[in-house]
Amino acid sequence: MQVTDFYVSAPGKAILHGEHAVVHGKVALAVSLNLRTYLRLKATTSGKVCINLPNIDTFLSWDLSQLKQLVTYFHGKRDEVQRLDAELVRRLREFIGVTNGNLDTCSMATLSFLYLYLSLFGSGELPSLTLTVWSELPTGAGLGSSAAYSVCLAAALLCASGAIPPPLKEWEHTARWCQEELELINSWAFQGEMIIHGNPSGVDNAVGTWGGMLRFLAGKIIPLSRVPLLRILLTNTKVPRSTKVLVAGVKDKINKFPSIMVPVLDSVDAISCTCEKVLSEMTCEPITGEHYNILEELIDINQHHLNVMGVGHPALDRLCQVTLAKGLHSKLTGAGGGGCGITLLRPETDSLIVQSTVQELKDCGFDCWETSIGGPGAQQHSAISVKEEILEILNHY
Ligand SMILES: Nc1ncnc2c1ncn2[C@@H]1O[C@H](COP(=O)(O)OP(=O)(O)OP(=O)(O)O)[C@@H](O)[C@H]1O
Ligand SMILES: C[C@@](O)(CCO)CC(=O)[O-]
Ligand SMILES: [Mg+2]
Repeated sequence: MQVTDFYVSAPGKAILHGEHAVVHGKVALAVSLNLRTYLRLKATTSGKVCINLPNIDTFLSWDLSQLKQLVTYFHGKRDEVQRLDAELVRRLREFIGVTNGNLDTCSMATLSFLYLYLSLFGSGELPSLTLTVWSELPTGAGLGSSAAYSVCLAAALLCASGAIPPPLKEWEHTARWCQEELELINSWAFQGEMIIHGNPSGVDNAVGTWGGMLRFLAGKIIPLSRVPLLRILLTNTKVPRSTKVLVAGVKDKINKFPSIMVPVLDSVDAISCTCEKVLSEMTCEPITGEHYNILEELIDINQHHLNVMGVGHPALDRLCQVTLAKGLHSKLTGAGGGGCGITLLRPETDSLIVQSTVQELKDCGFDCWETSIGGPGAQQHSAISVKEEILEILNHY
């Protein structure tokens, strides 16, 4: 093991426009949140690999001798990220006792951990370690919890295997990897996402890796460095949903009605491009009410399109109605089907309006809070730079 005890974190994300369409090669605009997932990796001498995932009530451990049997055939190279190794996935499913195609929360998280651990260490000595993850993000609610988890796993395991160095200097509190190392983290995180999602576009893990706001098109990531400060309200309807199931549903609909659905995807693409243009104008000319009017109309149109794709939910309709009654515009974010929505706040939106909207949404049984966007991507932390309450959880195991 190259490093023995360290902390990494990665942010969640909100998609402004382009969810689902991005899986089919269209543009998405996404931004990191100030809510993060934290991971502690500790080298041990117990001869075991332990994972503690308190958010999803999962605490597991395996003897190294059990795990070694899974890699007898394995000859992969950790710096060559290929497609998912179907044989390894098949063995792992058998190992953790998943017989049907559908994975529950615990199996998905376990499978993606074991896949990355064995892929990165399988060609040498398997290290004994304990890994603990805690997230500020709601799990499975559209804010990229799976990607933040996969990015943390990839960063920590790549560091532990020596494929990338730990960037933190003795005197620093947080540090980030260089571009080439981030690309490697991102590509391994994508493998984790493939296990959880089935057919991810890669936008969520890209935001989790690089942070900030970015434009994503067919795997090409363009960071948008000049963006206006946006005020956004996040609402979690708390309706559970699975990204994997929703993405598969949209694919079925496109296959069934291609001539109807393809124009919808093209329209979402045009919405993302128009939004990007307006955001860029807002950074180089005085911001006017008209800029916000356009952003609001784009949100409304996209929300209708997402309903057409079949990823709406009555709770999300309720969010849109409650906010519209206050003159505010909302859309679902992420995979939809429940989960979270975003509401755009104009700079002049009165704080009393915001407060009463938040209260009404809470009265609907939703969680609701104003969020700041654009947090840093994957980073390594000194223990002192991890919030005390999170450190306590990570060090508890
Ligand atoms: N803190 C965590 N600890 C362990 N596993 C997690 C954690 N957060 C997410 N996961 C894994 O990710 C899965 C949720 O992923 P899913 O893609 O369905 O939702 P999401 O990523 O929150 O939303 P979206 O993909 O729409 O942004 C969980 O079932 C679990 O397997
Ligand atoms: C629904 C989706 O477009 C976004 C999930 O946050 C899926 C993906 O891009 O992988
Ligand atoms: Mg996800």
